[in-house]
Amino acid sequence: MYHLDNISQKKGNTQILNGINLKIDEDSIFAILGPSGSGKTTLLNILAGIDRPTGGKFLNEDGQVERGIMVFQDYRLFPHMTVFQNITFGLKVKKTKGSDIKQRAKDITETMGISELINRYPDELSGGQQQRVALARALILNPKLLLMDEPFSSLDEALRIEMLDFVKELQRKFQLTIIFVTHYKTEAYMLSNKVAILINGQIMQVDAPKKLESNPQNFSVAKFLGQANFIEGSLTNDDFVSPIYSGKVNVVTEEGKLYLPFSGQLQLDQTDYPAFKGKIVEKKWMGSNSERVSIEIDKNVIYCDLASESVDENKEYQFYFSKLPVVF
Ligand SMILES: Nc1ncnc2c1ncn2[C@@H]1O[C@H](COP(=O)(O)OP(=O)(O)OP(=O)(O)O)[C@@H](O)[C@H]1O
Repeated sequence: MYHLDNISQKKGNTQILNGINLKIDEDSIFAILGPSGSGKTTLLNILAGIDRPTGGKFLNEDGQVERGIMVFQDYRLFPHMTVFQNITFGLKVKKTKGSDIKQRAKDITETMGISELINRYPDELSGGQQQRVALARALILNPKLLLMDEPFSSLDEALRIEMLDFVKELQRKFQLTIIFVTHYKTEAYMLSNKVAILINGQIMQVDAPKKLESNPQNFSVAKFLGQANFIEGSLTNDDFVSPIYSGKVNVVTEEGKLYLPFSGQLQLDQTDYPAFKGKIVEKKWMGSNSERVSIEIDKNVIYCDLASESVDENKEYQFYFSKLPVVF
């Protein structure tokens, strides 16, 4: 088990990381998911020993300070070196015997499927090939802990999925611990059954993907995961009043209108949870079996996910919540 023990980072007046505590199982993939600017790279730089935190420690099971080997988002291959020279650079620095270097380079290039590229220079490689070389350069050092900073974000969707499968295979083959940082939730969900959400330099929630989707712990997690829904309403004596919910709650204001954020999903089939009648004003297909809909109800609008693709705009329906909606 690796321990991130209260890690903080401050640069100038900016508090970038705020007391990060995490426990990471060995021989597994742990995903850290967060929006751009949330502090993901700052955290990995600390875990790699590239940067020193202003507070806290990164420790291994024995309580010793730990550091991992980094695979960067922009590959960072040496442009004037061939693939072979790039991959073996770290071993040369360690003064490994020439015959060992050759054997290990042969093994790792075969594993990575890049044997035929060893005499090429980085600018003669595609992005996917460059990232394989960058991974080979890290793996040849036999790391126990690999840190991957959005390594596939510049690859196309199909290649990204192929590479994620490959990372899983490598993890099993080398029994690695991998900390994988990304802003794509599908990447995090594909790789790991434990995902930490990092927002504004703080860990907001650590859970299995399904739990994150069904029970985002607060509004910022729900919003980042695209799970935040809104009901339009008004304030009467400090109480938020809307056609389907009223009470003392935290509201958000946008363009002069008041909204109550909540998590939940609607469906057309009857449930035991709250129901209401409304007219679909607009729908947007989200690429799965649901639509993002705006529904007009008593002149107020509710924005929510609907688990159905068979609705028409400007028509009235009876909507049911799939589970009890959670207001934040
Ligand atoms: N040296 C620095 N001085 C001041 N602020 C910094 C410094 N380095 C980073 N930051 C700020 O810290 C925040 C986190 O940056 P970081 O690069 O860690 O985020 P990230 O989650 O990796 O983002 P991205 O996904 O866009 O790479 C940003 O707001 C950034 O502007």
